[in-house]
Amino acid sequence: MTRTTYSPAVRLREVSKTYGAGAGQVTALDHVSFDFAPHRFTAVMGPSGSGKSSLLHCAAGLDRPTSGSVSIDGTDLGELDETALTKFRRERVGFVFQALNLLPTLTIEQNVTLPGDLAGRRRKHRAAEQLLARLGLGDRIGRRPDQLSGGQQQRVAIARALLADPAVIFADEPTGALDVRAAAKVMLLLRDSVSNSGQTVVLVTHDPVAAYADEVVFVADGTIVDTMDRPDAGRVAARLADLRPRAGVR
Ligand SMILES: Nc1ncnc2c1ncn2[C@@H]1O[C@H](COP(=O)(O)OP(=O)(O)OP(=O)(O)O)[C@@H](O)[C@H]1O
Repeated sequence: MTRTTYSPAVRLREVSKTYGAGAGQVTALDHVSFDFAPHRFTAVMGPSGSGKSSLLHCAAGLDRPTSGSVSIDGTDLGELDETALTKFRRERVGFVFQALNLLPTLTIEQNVTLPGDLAGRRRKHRAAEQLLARLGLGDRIGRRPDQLSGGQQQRVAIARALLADPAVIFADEPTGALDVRAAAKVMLLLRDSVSNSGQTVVLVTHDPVAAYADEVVFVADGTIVDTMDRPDAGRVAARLADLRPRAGVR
């Protein structure tokens, strides 16, 4: 698949998101404009309640912004009706979330190939087998998700996302439920998909993932307040400490 290097993988323009109405209204995103570069691993970090998940959900087309525009790989999501948006997400966007959404009654291989089957693509079973083997799950393909550890299940979710060769993979706290070693394997896999396969990854996390990301985007009070290229753990921790919400602000 040809990917241009000069246009952003995901473009947000003046994106705002409010929940509720009247006195109870919450502004989760406040006129956010940002370009997520292709073939890069971008981590989105910030204090609890700062708007990270809202940003990810709007950027991924899982939720509509209240105002502003989002485009992925040049397609303006605002121009798509719900059916077209669902099809677009299925074909062009990968998801790796903390809640795995693996189907318990299907085998590992069936879970990985299901999105392609739903999208009517030629069945990619050989490719799925090769990918699962590369991810260290070659001997598990006939098993069901509950026969795998949490870290292995998360690697299955990554395999499922990678198999579709999406324009971008969005990950929301994918390592939140894993121990340190399993989490490191998952992060390495995502890193590897960017470095070796040219994937684009946008990841929301609280974990100290600086070592894996090309760039960290810092969110506070519904806006992007800073970015850091080639981040290191110390600088990321210091920046996050600065951003902790002040008592009574939110
Ligand atoms: N469905 C909703 N209805 C009302 N308010 C919401 C809803 N979802 C999020 N919010 C509010 O919007 C703000 C941003 O929430 P969001 O979940 O995007 O933050 P976050 O940075 O991802 O937080 P965390 O790190 O705790 O998951 C918060 O004040 C939150 O309470």
